[in-house]
Amino acid sequence: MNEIIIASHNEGKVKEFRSMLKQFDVSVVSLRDLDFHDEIEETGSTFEENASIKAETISAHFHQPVIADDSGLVIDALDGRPGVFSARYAGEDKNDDANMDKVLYELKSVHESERTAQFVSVLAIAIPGKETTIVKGTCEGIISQEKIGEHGFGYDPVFYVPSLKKTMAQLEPSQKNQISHRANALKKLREQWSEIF
Ligand SMILES: O=c1nc[nH]c2c1ncn2[C@H]1C[C@H](O)[C@@H](COP(=O)(O)OP(=O)(O)OP(=O)(O)O)O1
Ligand SMILES: [Mg+2]
Repeated sequence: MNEIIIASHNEGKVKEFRSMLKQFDVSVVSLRDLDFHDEIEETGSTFEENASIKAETISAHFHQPVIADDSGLVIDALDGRPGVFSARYAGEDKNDDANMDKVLYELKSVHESERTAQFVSVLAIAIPGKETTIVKGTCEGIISQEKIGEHGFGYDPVFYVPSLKKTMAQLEPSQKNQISHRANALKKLREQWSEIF
């Protein structure tokens, strides 16, 4: 196997995959590279279902191995929201700033000790003629009181990582790629890599 498609329209994600998959000795192609602009409907109720839908749709279309990531922010004080709805939490137009504002507003009277959260990344690997493989990675954090930092994407500016005393958006990309939910999912994938391909 020498080429894998990343079934994502999110440039932030694709960039992280490109960087982290260097260790896997495989070339990475994105949906943008392939001129595939259709939205894939994420109709599942779990990260696992949505990751499988994305991976299998693209694998069936291009007849090639595919990795898809379905990910999001799970906040304890909000009973797990935004969860699978993270990308569209504040509306259909997928606006990171509006999504973060909504989360900060909903937590405005919640004390720091109760602002615990997890980033979750579920990867589905679909290969024509094989069963889809699923791996999951998480990263623990605390929702900050305001947006801080310029790096990364999505909810990174409001996700404070206690062990590093920084928000995810204050980390250099290389640092994020060592500790993130997506990095942790890829570590699990690495352990199974030779059995999958
Ligand atoms: O490392 C991350 N740092 C910050 N935010 C993150 C991260 N990882 C996921 N997230 C947020 C972004 C989006 O609000 C949602 C993912 O939604 P999700 O449907 O998986 O991705 P998406 O629609 O942006 O792109 P696509 O489905 O084409 O891969 O969680
Ligand atoms: Mg999506």
